[in-house]
Amino acid sequence: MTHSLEKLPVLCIGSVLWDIIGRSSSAMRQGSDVPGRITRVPGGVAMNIAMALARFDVPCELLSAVGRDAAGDGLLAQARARGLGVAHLYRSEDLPTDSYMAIEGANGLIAAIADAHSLEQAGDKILRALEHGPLGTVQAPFGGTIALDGNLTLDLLRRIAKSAIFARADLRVAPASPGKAERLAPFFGHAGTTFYVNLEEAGLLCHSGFDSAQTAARAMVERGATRALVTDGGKAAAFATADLCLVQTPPPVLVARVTGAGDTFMAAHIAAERNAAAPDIALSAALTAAAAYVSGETPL
Ligand SMILES: Nc1ncnc2c1ncn2[C@@H]1O[C@H](COP(=O)(O)OP(=O)(O)OP(=O)(O)O)[C@@H](O)[C@H]1O
Ligand SMILES: O=c1[nH]cc([C@@H]2O[C@H](CO)[C@@H](O)[C@H]2O)c(=O)[nH]1
Repeated sequence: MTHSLEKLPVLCIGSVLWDIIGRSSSAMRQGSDVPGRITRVPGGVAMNIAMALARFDVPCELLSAVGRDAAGDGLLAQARARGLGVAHLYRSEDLPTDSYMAIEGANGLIAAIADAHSLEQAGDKILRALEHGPLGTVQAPFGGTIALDGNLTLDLLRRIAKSAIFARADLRVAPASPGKAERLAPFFGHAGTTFYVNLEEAGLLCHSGFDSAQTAARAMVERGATRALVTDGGKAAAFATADLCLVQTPPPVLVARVTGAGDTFMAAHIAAERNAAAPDIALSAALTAAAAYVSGETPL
């Protein structure tokens, strides 16, 4: 690699897809058929993290699978417009671009379906630039920061946790949904990994239930996390390592939106640490940025 460490882009590995979201101001239940709005926006956890990193002026490269179809071309255009690197995306001839569909009523998320089959089928093809260059090789693995999401299959995540091509990386992992949280278990015991989870996901990963982020972050470390950040909406969040546990509360704000809060928190924390912020400063920067995001202050 010719880059110096601070110049390396953050690699965002995982889902890059279209989110199709139906929203209604009515309270909804199974079988509801109500007026509302339907939007199509770029999504997938890796894409969300990359878009949030770009808002903090952190350069990133997407590693994912995107079809050679109109949906894929559209996603690439959206990524390029935000300055995200797409040169190493795997464009499949035969797999369609993935998508996610959610229904949100006045009473919150009613249901969602994530169709990430193409990413799952592409498997380790999405990692070619990390194995055969130019981002890294087995002999000279990538030494920068990697944000990895839990949309990859458990088998591939297990292989990544043991792989030489990830051995020098500063690995930041985030679950894709509570249903996929346990896919991140292979990173317990992995020295280079930082977990970013909410309270529910920490409970799923630790096979327990927690009533505070502090207890959850300590339990994540007990379970084998080298570093764990646990958020809990408007309540206190925690950062724990083997010899440290910091607890801070986000500034109170009026909540205008919540989806994307976790990705904003993670991106702001990565950006702060990239600027060599101390642990307490990085945590407070992340909490403040995510609170501003949920209050609607941050443009999308
Ligand atoms: N009600 C709130 N008031 C202030 N800050 C909030 C609130 N909700 C979320 N935040 C900010 O966002 C961070 C992450 O929130 P949360 O724990 O809800 O993440 P998440 O469940 O991963 O979010 P999502 O899945 O919706 O993106 C919090 O630590 C906080 O900084
Ligand atoms: O299984 C998944 N569920 C949800 C997401 C993404 O998370 C966001 C919603 O929380 C949304 O952008 C969706 O694509 C995903 O990538 N995989």
